[in-house]
Amino acid sequence: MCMKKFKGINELRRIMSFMRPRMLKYSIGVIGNNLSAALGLNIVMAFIYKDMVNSAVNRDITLLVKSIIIALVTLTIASFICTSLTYMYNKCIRYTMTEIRQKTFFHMECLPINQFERRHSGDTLSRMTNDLNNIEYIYADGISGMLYAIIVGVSAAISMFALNWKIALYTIGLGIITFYINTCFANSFRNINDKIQQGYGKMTELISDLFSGIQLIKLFHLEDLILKKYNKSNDNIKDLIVVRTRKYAVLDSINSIIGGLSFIGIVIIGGMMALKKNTDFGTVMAFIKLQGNISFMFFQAGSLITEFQRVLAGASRLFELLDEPIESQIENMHSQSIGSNAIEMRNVVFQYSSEKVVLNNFNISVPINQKVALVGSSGCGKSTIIKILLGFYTVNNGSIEVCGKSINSYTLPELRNLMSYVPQDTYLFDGTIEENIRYGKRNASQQDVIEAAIAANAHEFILNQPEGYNTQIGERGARLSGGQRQRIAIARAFLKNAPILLLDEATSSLDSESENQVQIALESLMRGRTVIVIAHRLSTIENADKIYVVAKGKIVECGKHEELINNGGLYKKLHELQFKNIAV
Ligand SMILES: Nc1ncnc2c1ncn2[C@@H]1O[C@H](COP(=O)(O)OP(=O)(O)OP(=O)(O)O)[C@@H](O)[C@H]1O
Repeated sequence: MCMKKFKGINELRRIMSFMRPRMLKYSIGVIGNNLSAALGLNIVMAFIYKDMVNSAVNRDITLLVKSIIIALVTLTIASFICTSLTYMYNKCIRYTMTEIRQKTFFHMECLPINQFERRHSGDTLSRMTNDLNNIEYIYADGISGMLYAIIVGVSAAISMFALNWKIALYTIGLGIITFYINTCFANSFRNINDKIQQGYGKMTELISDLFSGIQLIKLFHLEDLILKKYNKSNDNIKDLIVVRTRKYAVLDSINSIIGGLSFIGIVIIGGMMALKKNTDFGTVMAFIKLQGNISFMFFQAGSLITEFQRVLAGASRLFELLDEPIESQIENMHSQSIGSNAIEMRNVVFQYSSEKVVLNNFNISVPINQKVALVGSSGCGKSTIIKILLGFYTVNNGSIEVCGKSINSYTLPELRNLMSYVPQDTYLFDGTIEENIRYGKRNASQQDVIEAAIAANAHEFILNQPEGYNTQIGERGARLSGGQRQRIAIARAFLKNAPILLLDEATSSLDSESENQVQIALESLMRGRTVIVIAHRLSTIENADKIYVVAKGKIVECGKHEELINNGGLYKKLHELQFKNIAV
């Protein structure tokens, strides 16, 4: 049987669960509105129709006036009720959709970093916009349309049985066939809609790549290649929609043929009855109207099920996001201190996925207020250490202490409050310079913001901007130079004033003037704090209290700059390599 494996029932249940807080109002609105529309504007009208035809046939003016008055009163009352109740349930829909958006956004904020790395931002964007917005269809047209069809159809069927049960059986029989055929198509529509929604997700990925990589596209003349990918994705959606349209066309023709058969049958049966004087002409007209309503119910219910499948395909993609587990931290029962260092990592083992161990029995100690540098070749695991300390990932084995306590004994906000992180590629939000600095401490006074900017060597360039601290910096701070963005990030860290500073040096991408400005700001930020710096230029860490050299996820050397040079190991090699590159 086609109905036995109706896909999407769980998604439908879940969509309705969002409406729970205002279910009563929504139900009254939808049911009341459809009852008055279906009964007032349809069924009563069928009977009035009958009286009007009979009054014309029998030249009965009193019956005509009576039916006109009833029609006017019914129409006025039903329209008034419908408008008020439509407003009522639409308000419920607005509030519920707003809540779903809030919930989704908040959930995304709470997801661990690796979930963001797993999926393309374009695809996520498509789920959070297209797929989410489509849910509104269920609340508005879907449920309401289905209810309207059922009320109109059932009340028409009852009225028809009251008038003539044989005609009623004939019409309902054909209606059931229509409904059955429509539901047979439902799962195949769902499968195709799943593919179309995935296709839209892929297309949004390509659009998002166009924005993020436009410079690269132009630089390497990738226009053709990217366009080809876009066209492929676009064509794929077109092909799927053509297939869906073809199926719709087949279904529509079947529906129309059955609708036609139903109508012709009524005309023949009703006409013969009228000729044999078994019924009056008005009743035959009422039959025709009621038959339309019954056919409408089965047709509408069937086509709504296929339309539901389009929306539910998107909803299931949204629910996939909402079902991803949020960032969590397992409370460590043995959080007793094992040292007085600001940071201590012991025998840490970590891997992103099952294939490759990134940190393998990794050990470092960072005493309070000391500056420790991590060096090593690309991909050896330096940034991973920072991500672990920030609580973005949990380790597979070993222990980590921060300020004398196990990392697991902190909540994530507590842990992150202890640290400022200045990454290589600073992210700035669209907004003003002041807003961007203030993210370091949201309740900071304007004076605090200015002082942080002065300390970060940024005050002067900020004052030279068209609107000073109120200057809009554009998406990702596009209207600022790399060095300026970096100094705003440093000002943010000053304002946060955390005792531990994690620094991923970004000096390599800056010119010497900018590098100098940023270096001055960083030196000042590092003063009086515990610092872990990932050094890309070894010249900047010659004065570090300790340098750890990382290779293959392990510490292979450690000491001060001179000691490591004298040891003649990996550090010396890296140093010579860099020196040679600069000399060239
Ligand atoms: N999100 C991730 N998922 C899976 N593997 C990752 C992820 N991030 C990094 N890696 C892998 O982990 C290893 C260490 O990467 P990491 O970014 O820590 O290196 P790094 O020393 O900071 O390199 P670089 O100096 O080039 O920035 C690399 O082999 C990298 O491919």
